This record gives sequence, C-alpha cells and structure tokens, in this order.
Amino acid sequence: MPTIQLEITSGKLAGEGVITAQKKLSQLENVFQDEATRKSMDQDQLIYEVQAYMPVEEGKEGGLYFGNSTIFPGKVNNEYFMTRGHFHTKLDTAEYYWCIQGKGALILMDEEGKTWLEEMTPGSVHYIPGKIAHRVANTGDEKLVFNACWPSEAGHDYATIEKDGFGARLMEVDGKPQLVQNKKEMV
Ligand SMILES: O=P(O)(O)OC[C@H]1O[C@H](O)[C@H](O)[C@@H](O)[C@@H]1O
Repeated sequence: MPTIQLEITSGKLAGEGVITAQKKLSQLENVFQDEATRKSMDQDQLIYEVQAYMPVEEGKEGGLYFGNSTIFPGKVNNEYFMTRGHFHTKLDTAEYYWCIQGKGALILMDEEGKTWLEEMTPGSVHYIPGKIAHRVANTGDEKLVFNACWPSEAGHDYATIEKDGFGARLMEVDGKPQLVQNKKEMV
C-alpha cells in the first residue's frame, strides 16, 4: 500500500504526511500591482491552496517532493490571481509542473529579469530549469489545478521576488491575458 494517493481527476493528494496550506488575499500584500484594490477586497478570499508531500527533511539532497496547487479564478483590478512566485534557494535546481484542470499561465523569469510564459491547459507538462523564477496565474473562470515535483534540496527564495518582482505581469488587456512589461524593464 503506497503512503499517499493522487486523485487522478482532481489532482488532490491524500494520505499520511500530506500537508495543506492556504493563501488568502490578506497574506498577499504587495504581490499585485494594484495594492489599493487588493486592500479594498475581501481579505478572507482564498486565492490559492497548496498540498505537499515531503518524505525527507527539507534541504536534504537527493529526495523529491510532490505537490498539488489550486489557484482560484479572479483578478485584483485587471491582474489575474496568482502565486507569490519564487526562485529556489539552491538556485540551480529544476522542477516539473503539470496541469490537471483549468486554464492559466506559468510565468518564468531568468536572473536578468527577462520574463516569459508557458500556457497551462489540462495535460500540459512544464519543465522549469534551474535558476528560473516561477509563478502561476489563473486566466480562466474555473479553478486552475496543477501538480508539481521538485528536489528536496531546492528550498524557496521569496525575498528576491519581494524586492524586485518579476519583469512583467500577466494582465487582462482587451479581455485577453497579456504579459505587460514593468516600466523599469522597458527603460
Ligand atoms: O510558494 P509560491 O510561490 O506561493 O507558490 C505556491 C506553490 O506552487 C507549487 O505548488 C510549488 O511546487 C510549491 O513549491 C509552491 O509553494
């Protein structure tokens, strides 16, 4: 009997050792461009939920972690709900994402701030190379669900993104998702 189960249609994990964390709008200060609008919205609104199975101690080399993320649909002004995004603390470590349900975008950025995206649709598989920051936005009107697999030594570096952000933001422009470069990047 395996330790954990993956519910194939929902992407959800169940079993001993699976941890679940939720991110509400109140916990995403300064993540979206329009901070005034974020503050004016319902702070208890759930933006995303993550599950992780971490069978070895974090930081230990050679292990693999397995996760599930659900991002709910919505926008802060015209910017889609998304994860905070991060580099790995051990920079040169990769990760796989694969989409189960919904529609969205994997936003990627290199160390120079160059930012691009890969569209996420059910069945899309995304290899995120080392040294690349990553965040996911839900561009649809249903929940976006994906699974992830990453090395136990990778860690999460949020500080770099908190300080410098990504080079571009995924905004709804004329009813469609568009990667809008930050002004700083266009100079
Ligand atoms: O941690 P965030 O940048 O907010 O993204 C949320 C989560 O997304 C994925 O599930 C990753 O595998 C997790 O490691 C990450 O924590």
